[in-house]
Amino acid sequence: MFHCGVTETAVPAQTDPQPEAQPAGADPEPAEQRARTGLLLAYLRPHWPAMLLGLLLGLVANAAGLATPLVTKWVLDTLGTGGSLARPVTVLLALVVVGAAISLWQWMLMGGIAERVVLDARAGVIRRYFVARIDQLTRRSGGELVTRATSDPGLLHQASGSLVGLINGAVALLGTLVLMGTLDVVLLGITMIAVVAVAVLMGLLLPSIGRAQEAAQESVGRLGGALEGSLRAIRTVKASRAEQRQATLITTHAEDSARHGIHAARRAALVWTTSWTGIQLAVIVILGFGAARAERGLIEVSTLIAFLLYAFQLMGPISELTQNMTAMQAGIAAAGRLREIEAIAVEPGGPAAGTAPAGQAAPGHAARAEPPRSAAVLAFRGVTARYAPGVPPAVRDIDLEIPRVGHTAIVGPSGAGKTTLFSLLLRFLEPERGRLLLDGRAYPDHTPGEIRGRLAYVEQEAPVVPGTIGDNLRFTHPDATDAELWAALRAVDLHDKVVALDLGLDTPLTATTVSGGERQRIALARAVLRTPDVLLLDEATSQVDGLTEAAIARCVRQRAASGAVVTIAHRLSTVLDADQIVVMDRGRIRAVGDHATLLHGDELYRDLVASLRIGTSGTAPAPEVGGRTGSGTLLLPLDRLPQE
Ligand SMILES: Nc1ncnc2c1ncn2[C@@H]1O[C@H](COP(=O)(O)OP(=O)(O)OP(=O)(O)O)[C@@H](O)[C@H]1O
Repeated sequence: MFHCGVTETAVPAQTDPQPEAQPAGADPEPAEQRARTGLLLAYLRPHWPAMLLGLLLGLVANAAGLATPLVTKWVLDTLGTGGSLARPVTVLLALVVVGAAISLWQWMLMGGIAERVVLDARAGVIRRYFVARIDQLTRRSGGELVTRATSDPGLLHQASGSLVGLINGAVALLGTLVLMGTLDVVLLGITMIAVVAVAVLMGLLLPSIGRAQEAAQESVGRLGGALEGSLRAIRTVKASRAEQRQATLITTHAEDSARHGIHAARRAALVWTTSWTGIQLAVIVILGFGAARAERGLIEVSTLIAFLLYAFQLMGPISELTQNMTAMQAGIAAAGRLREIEAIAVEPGGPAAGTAPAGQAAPGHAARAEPPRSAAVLAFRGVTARYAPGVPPAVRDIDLEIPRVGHTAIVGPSGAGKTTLFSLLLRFLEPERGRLLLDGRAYPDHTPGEIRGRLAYVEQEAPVVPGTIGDNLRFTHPDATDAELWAALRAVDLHDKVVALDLGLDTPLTATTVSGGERQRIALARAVLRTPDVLLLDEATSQVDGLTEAAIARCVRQRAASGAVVTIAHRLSTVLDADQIVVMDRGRIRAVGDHATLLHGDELYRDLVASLRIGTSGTAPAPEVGGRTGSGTLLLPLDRLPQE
């Protein structure tokens, strides 16, 4: 990467990679299908008692519905016999009222279960993201991860009631057929032909509806990824006059989703219409045959009426079965996508690893013994690390000690491995060989939360978190007082600016409302709010204003007087301030020393400084060898220099 003084976000390419995703529309393996169904059931498991109650209520409501035609027959049979109609009519009314009340209860109960299942799934995904290993998250696009937390769990809503619905539907269908059989076996035979035809049709078409829904959902995930990336890089998009191109490109994902959605809708319409028509035709045939049988005295007219009522009712359980099978397919597809998130590896030390509050040991870990003042606070011992199996190591054989007090600056060309050293220190990346030490104890003996509690980190792009200035400053230490916040703002020269704001610390902050320099200073204020043992500062490669640069330099100097500061230095002023300079090249430490020693002893370092002189001639005073610039400021990042 060639830094040109402007930090921008990469614009996403046409398609984001879909790691581990099933090709759209492909049939999952039976084992995978079982695993997905198992996961869907796992989401339902905590709600078994309520679901059993829902099932029971559904069965009672079904029984009321099934009894209705028989009681209607009772009413008809009583006609002309001189018997009282009061009892059968009362029973009929009672069945309707009780059936309706029970259905209402069941509906509310199942609705509540559905919402809780969605909530559990969503909360599970969100929690997983925050304990996941960084490399596992960064290989997916942000938008796709957001879709998996927002949209996919929504598909479990219908699916959550599908199991109960399927059992209810099956019992109702069976009950209806049995009762029809008790009324007239011949008419039942005609009904069965229609029912079997509808079942075959559903068996053929329903799976493809599920697959189309899954493919549509995957397209929505890709759309989310591409849209999020493009909006993040909106300045680059506009500056490149690529608005139309990006809009067209992202719309293809929406079109993809719509195409699969339309396919699913057409199939569903076909299933529904054909089933409905099949049953209607069966009713007409039953009416014709039944009337002939009644005319010949083979069945009573009341029996025919009751049978026809059952035939009309048949569509109820059939549509219940269809709907619930479709919902279950969608739920199983969603469970498959959620399963990929469940499979994301978490950080070492278990799910709670990253959650210990800053500065506190995670539960189960002994409080740290006070280390001797002379020992290095952090150390690398023969560390080699790579980002993925098979790719070349990003850093090799790193041996380095970070003194407990003082400023260590890391310099080197782009891609030399500077950021990787920070990733290792923060335990975003695990070494493949060698080990890191904190206070002389190996990293694996600490949880990531414990380690991060000792470090304060200022990212190069210094992103603001959603919320106010106060929220941003309190992000690491939520219990910090207002007085502490103001002191931190004073340390980075932002105090007067925030005081002048109408809402002060409560001023809402978004990435667009603050300049890059202010963002850096807010991030630095957050980092120095409570004195960290080690301040890790990835200096902005972009030009920052003189005030920001001076404020950062002063802060670094103050911290380095009593604690450890490690900077990834992109400015000569920062390097000149350092007590120890580490020169990195192609993943290795090439030299370590102070400015004067390196200037005389290391060719690459000398080249960097020499190039800086050329690059800044006429714009700033050149640094004196072994000394400091007059202003302490050279605005060109070291990465811009020609490499060896
Ligand atoms: N997430 C990643 N996945 C795979 N490879 C990576 C990843 N991040 C960095 N690398 C590779 O590791 C090597 C070191 O990268 P690193 O970001 O540490 O360099 P750097 O010195 O900080 O560069 P820069 O100053 O440009 O940020 C480079 O070859 C880079 O391509």
